[in-house]
Amino acid sequence: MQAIKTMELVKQYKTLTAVDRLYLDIQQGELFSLLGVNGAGKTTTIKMLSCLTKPTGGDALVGGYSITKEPEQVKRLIGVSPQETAVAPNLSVKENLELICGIHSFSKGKTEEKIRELSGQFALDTVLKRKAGKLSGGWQRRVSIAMALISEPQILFLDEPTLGLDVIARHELWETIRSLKGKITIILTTHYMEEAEALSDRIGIMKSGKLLAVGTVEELNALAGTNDFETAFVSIVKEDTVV
Ligand SMILES: Nc1ncnc2c1ncn2[C@@H]1O[C@H](COP(=O)(O)OP(=O)(O)OP(=O)(O)O)[C@@H](O)[C@H]1O
Repeated sequence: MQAIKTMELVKQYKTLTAVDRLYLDIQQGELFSLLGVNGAGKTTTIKMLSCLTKPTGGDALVGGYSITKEPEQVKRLIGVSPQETAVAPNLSVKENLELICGIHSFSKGKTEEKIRELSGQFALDTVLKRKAGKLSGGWQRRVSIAMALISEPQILFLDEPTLGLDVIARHELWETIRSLKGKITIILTTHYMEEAEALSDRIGIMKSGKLLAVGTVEELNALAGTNDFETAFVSIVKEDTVV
């Protein structure tokens, strides 16, 4: 079953077309990466799919609901860990998690249960009492993903989850993301080729708002006639082959 289907999705900012007639199909349970250089339109795509910004053309179905006509239903199905840090810096990690549970009107018991569950899943026990703003970028991101999962979304959006993290923190976060694979649909944006290669079931390569190619690493390598994904990415982006 399809988790996401976009139909000629467009976002125009005055004269700039940030997303240009995007057609995308993402299956339920898939980890799909949108890969592209800066300014390719990845964040804008995610913002439209998560109803944070309205498309200027086309539409998309998220969990079967239209982002233009049924945004409230869409918002109930999704979780978002945005590029800019989502944690409240002056609150402790536990307070951040409690805040989101409160937004969803969880009872005291359910809040405690949820925090226990997520602490186990994301190994947050040691940082629960610490101020979120004082944690490293990797830990803050881990907390942000845990917060996005509180509502038990069917679809999770991760916008540049490892941006600015050192290599160790990046690999640790990859493990966290891998542990979610298959359980929910994940749409991730990145400009790190190795990240897309390490995590994704399929990858969509974007440039200047357009989707140039979509497929598994093997399919994209075959398309570019190489065994090396970095070479394939560079070749597809340079040739501008829209498929
Ligand atoms: N609110 C806005 N107003 C005007 N232009 C915008 C706005 N948001 C994004 N853009 C432009 O749209 C284009 C796509 O931006 P977007 O952030 O979606 O790219 P991206 O692929 O996510 O890049 P990055 O990897 O740098 O985050 C860029 O040229 C950007 O400058």
